[in-house]
Amino acid sequence: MNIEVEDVTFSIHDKRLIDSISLQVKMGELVGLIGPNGSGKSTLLKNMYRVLRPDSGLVTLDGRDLLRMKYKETARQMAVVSQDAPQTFDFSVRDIVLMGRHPHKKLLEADSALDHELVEQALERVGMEAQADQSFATLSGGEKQRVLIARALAGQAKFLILDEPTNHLDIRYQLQILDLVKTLQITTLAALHDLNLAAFYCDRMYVLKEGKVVSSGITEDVLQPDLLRSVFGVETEICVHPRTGKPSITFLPDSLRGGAAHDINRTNGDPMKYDKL
Ligand SMILES: Nc1ncnc2c1ncn2[C@@H]1O[C@H](COP(=O)(O)OP(=O)(O)OP(=O)(O)O)[C@@H](O)[C@H]1O
Repeated sequence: MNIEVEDVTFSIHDKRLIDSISLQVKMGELVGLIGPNGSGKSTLLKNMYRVLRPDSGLVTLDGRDLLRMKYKETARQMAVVSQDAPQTFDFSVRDIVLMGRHPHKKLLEADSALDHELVEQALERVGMEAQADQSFATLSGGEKQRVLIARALAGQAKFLILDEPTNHLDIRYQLQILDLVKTLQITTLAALHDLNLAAFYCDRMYVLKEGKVVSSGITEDVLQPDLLRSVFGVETEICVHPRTGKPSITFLPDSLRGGAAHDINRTNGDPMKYDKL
């Protein structure tokens, strides 16, 4: 599944929240959407998953105009996991995952053996099979997110939208969720706040500021101190981490901008050298 956003613009009450944004996610990629609070990440994603309708521009899934698709068809093609797990009545984990099959069914059609098989497989893939009968409401935040990803898997969605899926989760769950998404190799667009996590997991990224894309490309090229200064207003040191081979960002508080920051600069970004200074 390839998804393409072409020149999408969206306003509310004459305030332009999304300004001529174009982006592309190719099959199997995990693409990050980063930007400060209020830069338009969620609004853009909502324009993609049809909670909002663009004023102009086009969103296509494998070349097909999303706005011309039936909602049910859209729900078969894409799944959304957002930062806020839904408040549900007393559904079991299995019931929630089974909901992922609804777009594939006619009204009042009974659940089939295939539906149940896909649900059990999805629960296994996210490691939640042991909690299948537990009430969804009683799960931890990380477990809820894993169940929502299982729901997307059971629905056999080809495109996954993650809207800050790891917010409020402790670091272990953050890693677990993104590891899971990465190993699934579903085409994914993810709005992420943690730049080090984005640096590690994303193949490419788009940077938003005031509703516009101000930079895009492969993660290593995009994450540069100048860009982070102009977009987020922070000073950073960035080096390639010797274990991960990915950019590792250190944020420098104002108090360090003069002295220690200067020392780190002398390492030429090599953290191993920093130990020896
Ligand atoms: N219904 C609305 N009416 C007016 N303004 C809105 C509405 N929805 C969003 N906005 C504004 O649009 C801008 C972009 O919001 P959005 O939630 O897309 O940002 P974001 O990048 O996802 O932010 P965050 O990182 O804080 O989640 C914000 O300034 C927000 O106040």
